[in-house]
Amino acid sequence: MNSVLSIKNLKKYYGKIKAVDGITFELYPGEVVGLIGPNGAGKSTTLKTIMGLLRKTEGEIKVCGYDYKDKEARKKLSYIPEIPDIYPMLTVWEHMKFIALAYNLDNWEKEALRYLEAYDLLDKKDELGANLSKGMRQKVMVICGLLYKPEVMLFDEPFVGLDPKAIRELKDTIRELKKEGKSVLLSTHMLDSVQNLGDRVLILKAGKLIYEGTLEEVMEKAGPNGTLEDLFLEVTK
Ligand SMILES: Nc1ncnc2c1ncn2[C@@H]1O[C@H](COP(=O)(O)OP(=O)(O)OP(=O)(O)O)[C@@H](O)[C@H]1O
Repeated sequence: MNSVLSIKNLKKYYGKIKAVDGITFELYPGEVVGLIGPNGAGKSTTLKTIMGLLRKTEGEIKVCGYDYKDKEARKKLSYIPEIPDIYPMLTVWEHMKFIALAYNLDNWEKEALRYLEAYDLLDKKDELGANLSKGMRQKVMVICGLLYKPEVMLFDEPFVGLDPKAIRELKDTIRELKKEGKSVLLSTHMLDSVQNLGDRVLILKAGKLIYEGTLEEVMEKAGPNGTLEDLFLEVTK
């Protein structure tokens, strides 16, 4: 099976700081992969570099076989940042319209309404971005990221700041994406969510990939009654 995301020897240095220091991994269709690691391990930098928001120092990034800077690659990727960054002077609905225009979407309205309802945002449809709470902004970003049906979704700490119902909704959304054969790279400190949703785990520390394994391998390594948290603490100590 061809990978939808292929990262080879990726490096991102900020001056002397080796935030990402030569990591290699692939993501396959229908996979949910947890990208975990201690604070400062390089998770956000990895995601931002894949998105082209930061210039890589070295390495190769391919999305569905295209170089990550190619227009085709951009259509197949979406990224939900840790800090939601939406347009203050556009309404929630205008954000969706903007995405529909940018990605040439037809008949997107019904789906947008379905997501707004699922994420309890229907009553904020005509509210300006500036007037939304942090969690609401995050939900708008999630919906915008879903609307154009990318092959790979990159989530940076998606559960922080969401209310319990929205967390449940987002977990269901990730499961739906997986069923549709889409792939998710999930960077989070919430290890139980990776244990519940993930197929595979990548553990980063100081810019290096120090562990890679399927959830089954993780559970085997963690031993009886062991958890991903146990393995994480063991390999990162
Ligand atoms: N803009 C920047 N300039 C210089 N150094 C940076 C910058 N952004 C991040 N770093 C450094 O790069 C390293 C990786 O940071 P990054 O934010 O990618 O880690 P992270 O794994 O996402 O951490 P956290 O779990 O705390 O969010 C850290 O040493 C951090 O101090």
